[in-house]
Amino acid sequence: MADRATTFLAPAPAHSGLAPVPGDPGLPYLGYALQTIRDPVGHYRRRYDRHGPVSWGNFLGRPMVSVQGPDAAQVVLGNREKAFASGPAWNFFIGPFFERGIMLLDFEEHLRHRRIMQQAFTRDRLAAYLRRIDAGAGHTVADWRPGRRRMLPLFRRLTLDMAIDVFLGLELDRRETRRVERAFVDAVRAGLAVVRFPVPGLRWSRGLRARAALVDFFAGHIPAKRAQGGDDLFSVLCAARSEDGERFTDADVVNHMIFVLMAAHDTSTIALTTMAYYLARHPEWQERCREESRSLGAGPVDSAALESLPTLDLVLRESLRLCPPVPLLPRIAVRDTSVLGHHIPAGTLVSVTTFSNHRLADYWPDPERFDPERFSPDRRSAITHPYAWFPFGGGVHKCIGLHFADLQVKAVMHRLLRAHRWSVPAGYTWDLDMSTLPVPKDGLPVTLHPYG
Ligand code: HEM
Repeated sequence: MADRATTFLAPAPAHSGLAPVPGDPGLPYLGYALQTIRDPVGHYRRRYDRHGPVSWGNFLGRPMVSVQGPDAAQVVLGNREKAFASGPAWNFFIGPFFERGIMLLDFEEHLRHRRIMQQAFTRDRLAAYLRRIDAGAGHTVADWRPGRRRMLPLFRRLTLDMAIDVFLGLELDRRETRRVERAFVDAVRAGLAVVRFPVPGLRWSRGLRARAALVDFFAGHIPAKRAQGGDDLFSVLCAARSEDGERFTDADVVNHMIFVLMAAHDTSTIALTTMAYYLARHPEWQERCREESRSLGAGPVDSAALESLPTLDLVLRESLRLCPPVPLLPRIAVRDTSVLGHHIPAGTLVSVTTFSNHRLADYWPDPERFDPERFSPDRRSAITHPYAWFPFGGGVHKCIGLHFADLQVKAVMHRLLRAHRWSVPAGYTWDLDMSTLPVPKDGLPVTLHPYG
């Protein structure tokens, strides 16, 4: 496409010393949505080269400023001046489907809810969740049939089954499990629908139906959860109290459960699929990881045991660098503000793009290369900026489940490495569908060979 003329988002206030944000609107209505979906890395790299770290383009009918590079990411996510809100921005993408999830709350209210929710992610709680995860992963992974298998749906089912066990603590039959799974997929997919109003049969309207089904599902189980207690996340959220004694209402519990399940399910699935992809393409790394898992033995794992798998840790970090499961973190400026000397008017949608940040050559030598050693103790010191690598975000909305995710992904991978070898044909590279969160279009077909 021919270069469009540079235009400016809005004039900077006189005598402010600020510059206007450069860019151009792109196509009518769509703006740069298609480029963002088809080739986010290429698209944002071209924009960075042309306009620098702060630029604008339209996105599904409204202007969106994209900030790139760790300094700009730190200004927006660190949000020291409380100039950016998460709720109204995420609301644009997923609001009707994940209403009042914690990421959609801001400032004082967010802090209040986060303090209560934090009770579900203490060290002791995580240890209890890990025991359940490890037991489930061990059986499921060992039962995967050898031969040609698509890893994305296998991981998706596994993480959903785990979520139902660890988060819900409910015995669901197969049909109900699949119904919940379908509702989640529909709700998540609706977020990036191009047609953003309900037309029967299209994504938006399926998303709304899915939300209603999930509300009924969770609300129906609350009385029993409040009465019985338990160590699953659902029971913990029903019982949790902040230090000041505050607790969640029934509506809060429903909203947070729907949101947390979504936040946990797809992101961990993508992290696992990405690791499986790179380990299939780099069998020498797969072998290194397997050696450590073999040394650890077949017994149950706790967090200390998982810490004794340093190679797996390097592979996880590098996988999250190359394919961060949440590729774009949106915010709305709640008042006039600035990013790296650029004027951002109140009401502007601003997005921090993890995908392109993680591949900036200024911060990552040979950025396209799978090189887990860049995170090794010897070389880690070269990663100097706290926002050079931020797959879990930053600031007050930083992922509350990051330790959970770390334990879950490593426990599953440890079991998989002990049960199977897997491979892809020479020269295979995946093609990512970026229309919601990044997933391989073909589901990542591999050949599983039983091991041991
Ligand atoms: C590899 C897996 C994961 C990745 C890469 C990931 C990534 C992220 C990111 C980037 C954010 C911040 C979004 C923003 O600032 O706009 C976030 C927030 C969040 N994540 Fe995760 N996440 C993962 C797993 C999980 C898991 C397993 C859970 C729950 C058990 C979880 C629960 C949440 C919640 C509740 C928030 C919102 C926090 C808040 O707004 O205060 N995530 N996650």
